[in-house]
Amino acid sequence: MTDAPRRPRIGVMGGTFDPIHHGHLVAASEVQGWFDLDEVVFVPTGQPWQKADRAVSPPEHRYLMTVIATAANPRFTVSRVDIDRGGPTYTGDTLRDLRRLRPDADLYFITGADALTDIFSWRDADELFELAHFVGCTRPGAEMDPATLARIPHDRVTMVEIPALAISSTDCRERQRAGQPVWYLVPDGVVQYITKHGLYPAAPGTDTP
Ligand SMILES: Nc1ncnc2c1ncn2[C@@H]1O[C@H](COP(=O)(O)OP(=O)(O)OP(=O)(O)O)[C@@H](O)[C@H]1O
Ligand SMILES: O=C(O)c1ccc[n+]([C@@H]2O[C@H](COP(=O)([O-])O)[C@@H](O)[C@H]2O)c1
Repeated sequence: MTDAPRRPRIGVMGGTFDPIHHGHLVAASEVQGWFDLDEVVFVPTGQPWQKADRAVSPPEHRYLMTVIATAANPRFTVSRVDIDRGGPTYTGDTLRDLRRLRPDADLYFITGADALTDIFSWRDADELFELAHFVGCTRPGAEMDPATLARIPHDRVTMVEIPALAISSTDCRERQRAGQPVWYLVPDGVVQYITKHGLYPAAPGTDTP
């Protein structure tokens, strides 16, 4: 008797990716290895409704930077589901769309511990754990709140430690605006894309070195 083939395992890395940086890529790569994932799909948000208080770059720029950053890894792909759906982005919709596209696969939603700490502020949060297994990446300075962790069904969440990468998109944008280098914080092609399209310009009247 032969064993049934194992179901494909797909990692889902949702993010605003404004811009995508090496913290995102290392987290996805570590989780891919940890869970022996067949693929990790990066899903740039359409409208990140919890970031409505700040200016977010147009989705096409964030999508193209994500494509550039992931192009060299044969296990990394990029999905437009959240951008093409339009309207505010809810992870329930993301996971339902991906399940429709890949009904044969088990989904692993990859998120930073800081984002996971806020998960009960997400729409229909309790339903999300039926749609995917959640992987919380501990990130420097962002410990997972134990009370929130206790509310998540214990067999639907795994915490993993990621090599210390204190990189954030906020810091990359601020560095670019201040004329400081973002080389090596984001992939080279993303640095070139940011320069080519003039993303994150200095505020008028700001002195840059
Ligand atoms: N350095 C990092 N290591 C591990 N996970 C990260 C890191 N940076 C972001 N993440 C996670 O990646 C996902 C997408 O993050 P997002 O695109 O909002 O980047 P960000 O750096 O947190 O952005 P911002 O600083 O603009 O809020 C979230 O789940 C977030 O917690
Ligand atoms: O479903 C929600 O209500 C929800 C609220 C906030 C964030 N998320 C998801 O969390 C992921 C990281 O989001 P962000 O805003 O930190 O880039 C991304 O996939 C978002 O769609 C989802």
